[in-house]
Amino acid sequence: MHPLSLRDEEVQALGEHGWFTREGFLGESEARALLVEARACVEAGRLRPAGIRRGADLTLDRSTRGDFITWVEPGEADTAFGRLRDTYTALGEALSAGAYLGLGRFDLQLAWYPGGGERYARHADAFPGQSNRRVTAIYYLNPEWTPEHGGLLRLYPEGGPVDVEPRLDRLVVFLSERIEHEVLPARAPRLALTAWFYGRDAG
Ligand SMILES: O=C(O)CCC(=O)C(=O)O
Ligand SMILES: [Fe+2]
Repeated sequence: MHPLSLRDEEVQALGEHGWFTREGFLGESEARALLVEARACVEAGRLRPAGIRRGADLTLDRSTRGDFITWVEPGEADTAFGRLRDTYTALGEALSAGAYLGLGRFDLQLAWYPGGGERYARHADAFPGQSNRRVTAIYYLNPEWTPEHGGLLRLYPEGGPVDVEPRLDRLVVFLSERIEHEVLPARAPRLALTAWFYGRDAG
């Protein structure tokens, strides 16, 4: 696994604004290898409609959240998914060392929006005070993205909304408790691999 270091401006942006993006995170050929594996999962029917958690209940409300997901488990070392797990492990370590975030394990999810206008309404990935998700890292796999395809990630930091185009090989990292966000309607297939890092004390 190659070491991963955060740039000063990334650490600074995370502290000050709660988010940063990095272009060319893995490079084109690794991004395309991930895209092949992600598409194969979709075509094999591995993905399921995503639900929304309300208290203890998981409900399906497709107008609020229209993506399809699967969890990517450890143990696929010689695959692009396995290499991405290693890279996210290194990212968690770099965030802990550079930004004092004290991160432990993470969950990894593949999400697919078919492209018929599905969205994910504004939400936070974690709620302040609970020891749960601390950092969200999303890696996009959409090689021919254009503005007509929609599916922008809209972040709501203090100071007003920011849109992130879900382009191939782009990483976005934000603080799960602090940054609300939404996915605007996707008008073309949209793929992303998201890691949620838990605090070290989360078990
Ligand atoms: O794919 C994205 O850009 C964000 C998805 C999201 O907010 C989530 O799965 O919690
Ligand atoms: Fe989210």
